[in-house]
Amino acid sequence: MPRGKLWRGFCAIKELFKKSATQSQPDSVGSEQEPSKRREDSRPRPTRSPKVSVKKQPNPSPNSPSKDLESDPSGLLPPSQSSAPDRGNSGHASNNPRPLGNSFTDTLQHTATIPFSKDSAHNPYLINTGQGQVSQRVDCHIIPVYDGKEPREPHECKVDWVGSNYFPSVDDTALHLLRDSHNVPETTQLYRKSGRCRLINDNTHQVEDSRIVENGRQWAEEIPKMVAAHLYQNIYDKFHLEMRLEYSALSINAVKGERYATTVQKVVNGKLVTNWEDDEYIPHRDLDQIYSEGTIKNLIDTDQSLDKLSLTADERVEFVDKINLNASRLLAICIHIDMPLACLYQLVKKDYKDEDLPLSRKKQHCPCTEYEVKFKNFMKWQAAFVAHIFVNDKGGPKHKLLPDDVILPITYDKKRRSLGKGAFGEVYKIYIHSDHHYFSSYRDAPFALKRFFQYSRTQEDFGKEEKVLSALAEFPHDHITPHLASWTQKGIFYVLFPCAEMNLHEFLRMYPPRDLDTEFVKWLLGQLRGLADGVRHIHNLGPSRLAPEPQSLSPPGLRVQRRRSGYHHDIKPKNILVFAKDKVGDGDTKITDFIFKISDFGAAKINIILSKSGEMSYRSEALSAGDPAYCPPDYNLVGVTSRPYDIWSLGCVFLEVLVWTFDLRGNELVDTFALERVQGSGSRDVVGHSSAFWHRNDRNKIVLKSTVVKRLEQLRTHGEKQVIFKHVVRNIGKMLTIPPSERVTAAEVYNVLDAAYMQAEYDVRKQPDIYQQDMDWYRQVASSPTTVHDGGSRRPSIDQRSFGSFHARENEEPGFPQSRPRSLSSSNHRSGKGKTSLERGISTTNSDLLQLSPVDTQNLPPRQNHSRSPSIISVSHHDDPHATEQRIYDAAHNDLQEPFPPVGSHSDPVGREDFMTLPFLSRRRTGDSQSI
Ligand SMILES: Nc1ncnc2c1ncn2[C@@H]1O[C@H](COP(=O)(O)OP(=O)(O)OP(=O)(O)O)[C@@H](O)[C@H]1O
Repeated sequence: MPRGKLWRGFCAIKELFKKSATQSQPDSVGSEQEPSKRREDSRPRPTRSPKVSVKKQPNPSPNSPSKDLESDPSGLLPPSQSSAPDRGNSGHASNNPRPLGNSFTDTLQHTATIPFSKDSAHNPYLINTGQGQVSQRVDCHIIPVYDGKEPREPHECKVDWVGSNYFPSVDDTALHLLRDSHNVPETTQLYRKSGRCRLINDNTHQVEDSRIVENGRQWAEEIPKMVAAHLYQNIYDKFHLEMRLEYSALSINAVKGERYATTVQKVVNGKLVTNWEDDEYIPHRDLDQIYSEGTIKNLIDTDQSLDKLSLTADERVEFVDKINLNASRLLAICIHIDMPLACLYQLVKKDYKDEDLPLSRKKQHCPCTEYEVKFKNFMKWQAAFVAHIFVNDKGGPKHKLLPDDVILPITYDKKRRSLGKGAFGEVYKIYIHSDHHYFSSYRDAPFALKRFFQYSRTQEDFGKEEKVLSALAEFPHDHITPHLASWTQKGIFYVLFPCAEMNLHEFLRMYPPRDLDTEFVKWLLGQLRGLADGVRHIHNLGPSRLAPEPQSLSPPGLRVQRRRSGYHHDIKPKNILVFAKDKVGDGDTKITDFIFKISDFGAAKINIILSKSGEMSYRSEALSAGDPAYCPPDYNLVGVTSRPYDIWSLGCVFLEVLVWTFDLRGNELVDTFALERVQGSGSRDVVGHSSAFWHRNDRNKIVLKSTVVKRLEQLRTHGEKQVIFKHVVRNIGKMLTIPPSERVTAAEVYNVLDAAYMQAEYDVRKQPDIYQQDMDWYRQVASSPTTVHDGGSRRPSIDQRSFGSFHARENEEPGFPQSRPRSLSSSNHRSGKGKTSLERGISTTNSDLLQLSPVDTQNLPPRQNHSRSPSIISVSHHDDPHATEQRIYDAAHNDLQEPFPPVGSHSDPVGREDFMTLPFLSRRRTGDSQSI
């Protein structure tokens, strides 16, 4: 869902919310519990002010030192009660209904009568949208965590999701629950280490959203967004929020006869953590907690060296204030190394602050000669107090050059340190201390860290990958692995990613395929569609050929045009990572909980090609070093390679996924398909291409290997009774077109899969087990735009061509694993009457046969010239942010030949709305096949 739309929708609610009449403030958290729950919960209720009003927030527990977090200097907290937006005055729907439209508020109006929560009928806390009501009180489960221990059952209550800041109440409740369940004495200070809010759909039991919510400001910002997003998408589904708050304990108890500074030192030592390089550091939240205002004052008051300075009372107060404000880290280091605070006083006087840490070793910083020896210790320990904090840079991660002595709060995963090695580096499973990153609401989640090898070309290799990742970070995509950070330290390059469960290569070997039930079919098509969209996204990065960059960007005097083309060039199962969706509970992850994401942009390029005007081609200059098995014959055919390269590789991946889906692998332990490709290589094969999907046959022609054609045929047989799969298989055939210029584009692949997905949604709605049964009915409701354009003059798809040619010439290899149709009653047998387009394609006309022939390297067909129909394309310009998102209409000004249609648009003049309404049935009646 577009974020803008969502936000506009949410703003609409707020706007309406403001207009409604006022109503009383809700009681404290849990006040609206159902009676049964109230009875069950016999634990003592947390002591809190009886009315939690927005104006006067309840005081968090006296021991909760989170005042700083609660304060809202940004002013983002909702206004106080007096200025709070008006609420619905009556809690009843308005008698003044407006006609339904498309807006978010209309959607809400539409659902006004739907019980939003069990008690909404009697709920006075309803947001009056003008036409209907939505409850502002939602169910919330509070899970307080202490020492890594969670309660067996969450505490259930109700919270206000819009208009008032409930965070202090939630925090207060969690703290009281903790003290009760863990018997934490009142003298022990509990403080919040992290907070996470998940929105869980009660109907689907899926986690819809998960965000960091650990203070009032984040509550006010994030909770309304989460709830509004849910309402916008699933207004009929009940949901609840789950607040997980993690706490730690701290007590600085003065010991008789011990210096206060020594007591504080001991507390700090107890919190020290060791990182991956055996360096010790103190997590920054612990440090903040220890060095509270009280501790700072006590330390200064009890330091004897300051007495010698004969400070006035005002000077002392000023010193304490400065330390509180911006020098608590400097104080902490001094206390840790037993440095007299008189030295710190001089440092602060010279305007040293925490932000200057770590102090450079090149400069002499010590302000007093008598402390120079001790100051060496200061320099040694300073890094432990300012371990690196990973933050989310605005506009995507920015590469950082970290000084050698900066401590990274990283630890290796004990079980599986290395996730694998690539050509450029090794990938490790690591953890970042939860106080030191904001990358995920799961603070303890693992990450994958790629450490580049050190050799002469490292900088170049890293720079290339980093550049592509940065370009992608500006435009994130659900099916592309994002990078979270990158840095260089001690001459080594690092890139940080979220950690996947495995890669697709491992997944296909580890998981047996499932029956083609509703959930699985939709998941499978969703993943294939997502990957196609990911490739389309990469290909879209950079101005299209139709959009020459402004002339001013070219070097003056040079008739040069700069263009970009994005490509990946190393798509293969090992470079598609499999991530697990966030789930409720600890059960096993189901296949359908996995998400496929493209990764490894080592060979990719958001390429700027400089060429003489008019000399542009759709290709880059040289062959990338992709995996030979998934490499197309392009370079051998035309000596160059570009975006069609990715389509071929993706076609190979899709074929492997479908071979797995229909269990055509033969033997699960050995990759039979890969083995057959090696065995089926022609004598003229280029070394290293033996497991590729193509080869040069005895007549020196580049063709698909017969095992590939055989698999496509087997899949086609399966697809006969499960029509959407027929389309998917045909699509793969088109992706494996030998001449690159005739290969389908990523947009076209996406369209076919999108239509297949829509069709599947329709099919399973009509008959949930449709793909496990022989189909006794079929009505096609969705098809990609290209089908429409086919009309009567469509040319045969590549599967027809390759099947035709291979049937005629290369059907000689025996020993393919027997296909096992799923739940199909020997569907492979068909009479001539029920022939498919594929079969008809085999005995086709002469002109078709011309295209059916495998490609003759010496006699390549001319490149296809696509029509230049009007199209809207988006241009991304990463060197010049001002030019980003420039929209260019029409190709009218473009004098260049367009070898393939602009990505994301169709050369087909028929729009998407039209194709949905076209009479497919009548075409079926005429017996016309529906090749895509
Ligand atoms: N984010 C990640 N989570 C989990 N595993 C990963 C992640 N990124 C990479 N890996 C694994 O680490 C291994 C090495 O990855 P890398 O991208 O460096 O090289 P590669 O793709 O195997 O080889 P090459 O870069 O030479 O093509 C791969 O097996 C990959 O599955």
